[in-house]
Amino acid sequence: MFPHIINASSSSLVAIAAVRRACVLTTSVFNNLVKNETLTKDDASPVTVGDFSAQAVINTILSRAFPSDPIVGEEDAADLRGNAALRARIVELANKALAGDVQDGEKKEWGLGPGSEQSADEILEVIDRGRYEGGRSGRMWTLDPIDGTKGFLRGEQYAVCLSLIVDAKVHLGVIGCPNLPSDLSDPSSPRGNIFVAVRGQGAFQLPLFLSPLSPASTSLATKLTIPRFKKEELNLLESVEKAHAKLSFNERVAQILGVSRPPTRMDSQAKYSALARGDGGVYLRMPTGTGYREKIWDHAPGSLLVEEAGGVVTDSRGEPLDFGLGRTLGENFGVIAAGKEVHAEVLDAVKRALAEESKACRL
Ligand SMILES: Nc1ncnc2c1ncn2[C@@H]1O[C@H](COP(=O)(O)OS(=O)(=O)O)[C@@H](OP(=O)(O)O)[C@H]1O
Ligand SMILES: [Mg+2]
Ligand SMILES: [Mg+2]
Ligand SMILES: [Mg+2]
Repeated sequence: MFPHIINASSSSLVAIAAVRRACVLTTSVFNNLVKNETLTKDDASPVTVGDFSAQAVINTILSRAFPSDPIVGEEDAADLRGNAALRARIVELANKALAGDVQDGEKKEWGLGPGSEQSADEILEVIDRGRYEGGRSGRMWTLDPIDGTKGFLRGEQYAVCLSLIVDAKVHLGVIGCPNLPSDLSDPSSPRGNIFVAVRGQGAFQLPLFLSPLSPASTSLATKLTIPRFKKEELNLLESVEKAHAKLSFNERVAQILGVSRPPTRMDSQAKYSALARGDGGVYLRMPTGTGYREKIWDHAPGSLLVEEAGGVVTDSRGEPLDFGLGRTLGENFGVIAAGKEVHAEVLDAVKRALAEESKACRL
């Protein structure tokens, strides 16, 4: 069932290969991460050698496979130009990942295999291929090389996230979740899944560390459909970081909806993946009031995954997410993702909770 999708679109084969290579890299970085391999960016958020080298690997593959496609990537190489030790480590990690043997489902022409190592300048340049400003027309990729960097550093959930956007619509979404257990209620269940959605062709979960074309992978591939939830089965999927989403607001929404199960807190777009395969039923992310604008790479692949699994994704006013406004989602305010039967009810509850809040402010 799944190879049909891979063959139908060469972009999906390239994207899956790129995300898998990056996930092997980030897993190994986590196991060997030492002090001084993490920086704090101007916005006070962390970035590690894993984020930079994963962006180098994915951008290399995309640039070789689709030389004229622009990329909107989270990271840029500015901080590395003045830090020789960090730069050397990133070059070493990226080259090790690129030079690994070419596997089934990959091509040497994508800059892979022994002898594919690049110079330090080439690695910095390829990281900076991610500086595209975005826009409403044509093809572009979004890349979040490690989404949920804080989760990554804690050894919890994070995701390697890639999407292809054409004329502001997400056409392909690939999310690698190295630490996501196959059964959320059983933390000892096998970890490592990759989620793939192609517009109009469905959403799928595959084992991350097997070639997507191998019979073993094909036999384990599952098509994802969000089930119809009864009220007592729902629970909210939400951020771990209090600075990223207004968790007290979620509590009130859960109360209005009559949801009694405690929320599931998880870093990164693993929340969209979990929702798409039937966990939780609702992902709610409300702004904290700092004026932060959501980034397109934090939502593009996840939103397509949920829609292709039969769900609905809007902002908190019921508007579609607009991926054509540049690197951010612009005026979109919050995110509600849920199965189609539940979404309208959650939107009503959000509107009610917002009205209560503004009434309380006026008093
Ligand atoms: N203030 C604020 N508000 C909303 N979102 C923010 C904010 N600051 C950062 N970010 C982005 O949140 C991304 C992490 O995803 P999550 O919030 O879903 O996961 S977490 O549980 O909070 O870690 C995180 O992605 P990564 O930087 O890739 O980790 C950020 O892009
Ligand atoms: Mg970040
Ligand atoms: Mg992110
Ligand atoms: Mg990131």
